Amino acid sequence: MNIRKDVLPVQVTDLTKRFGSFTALDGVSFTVKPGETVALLGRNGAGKSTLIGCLMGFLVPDQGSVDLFGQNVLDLPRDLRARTGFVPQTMTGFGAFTVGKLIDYIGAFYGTLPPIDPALLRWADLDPKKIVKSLSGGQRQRLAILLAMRHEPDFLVLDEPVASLDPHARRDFMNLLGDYARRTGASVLISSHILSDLERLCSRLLFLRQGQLVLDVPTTVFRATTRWLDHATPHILSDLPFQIIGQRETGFLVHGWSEDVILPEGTTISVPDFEDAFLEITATRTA
Ligand SMILES: Nc1ncnc2c1ncn2[C@@H]1O[C@H](COP(=O)(O)OP(=O)(O)OP(=O)(O)O)[C@@H](O)[C@H]1O
Repeated sequence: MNIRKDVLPVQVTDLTKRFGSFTALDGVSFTVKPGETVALLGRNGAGKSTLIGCLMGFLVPDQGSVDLFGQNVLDLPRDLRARTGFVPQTMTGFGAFTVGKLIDYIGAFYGTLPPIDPALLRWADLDPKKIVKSLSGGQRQRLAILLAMRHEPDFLVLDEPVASLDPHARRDFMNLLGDYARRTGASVLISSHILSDLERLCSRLLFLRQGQLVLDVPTTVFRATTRWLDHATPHILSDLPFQIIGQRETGFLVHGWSEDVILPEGTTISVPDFEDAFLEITATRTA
């Protein structure tokens, strides 16, 4: 299948999803370009899995739309759907299959496939004769990843894929994922609470807070322009031409900082730790 490279793999427009009277996603818009690795960040309940459900077409939006490869995900033709891959938070079902039989069974849906990437097989380290229901949580997670990646999708979505992996498997997987994206030019969207992994792997960061996309930024720009600005009288910093994304008693966490902007005398500038920045950006404040 030839995917037109000038078509955006993902275009999300004004996406809103409600469960009863509760709004889980509120007017979310963003795009993913070919080859981008995008981190989906947010606290528990921020709406990450709901967004992923809408991206994959499992959930129907109340408003707005999701286009994959230029077509609405809810009417995605089979050949385009086959260019996507999805790793769920937990893999359920298929308990009676052996690992080998399940890999063949799922693979058959994609027609004739080349042999599985040896690096992926080595990393998954699964015994093909084992029964799926006898796998440990981490082994099951590796199987879910193998099944989602074996057909080399152009758009791979991973919903907290490393939660049950040990640190070795996790580190190796993040390297494998980076290699995969570079080798194939695929786009990847991944949610995880392991912030250091995301900061290392991803070229773009999406921060969700209470269903709203509060920041969408390339990782390099985030690193270069996110700063703590502190001052003995902090309120004099609030009119600066930067986006305020957090605050503390002595000052503000800002995005869009540039050394070209002259700051009030006595301002201290410091680089935030990624976890501190995450905590600020995703904090729920009552006004
Ligand atoms: N089917 C549903 N019915 C009602 N509420 C739901 C449903 N699915 C999700 N929600 C609510 O929507 C909000 C967002 O849930 P979601 O699972 O998307 O969060 P998340 O960011 O993935 O969280 P976590 O980090 O804990 O996985 C939560 O408040 C959740 O309770």
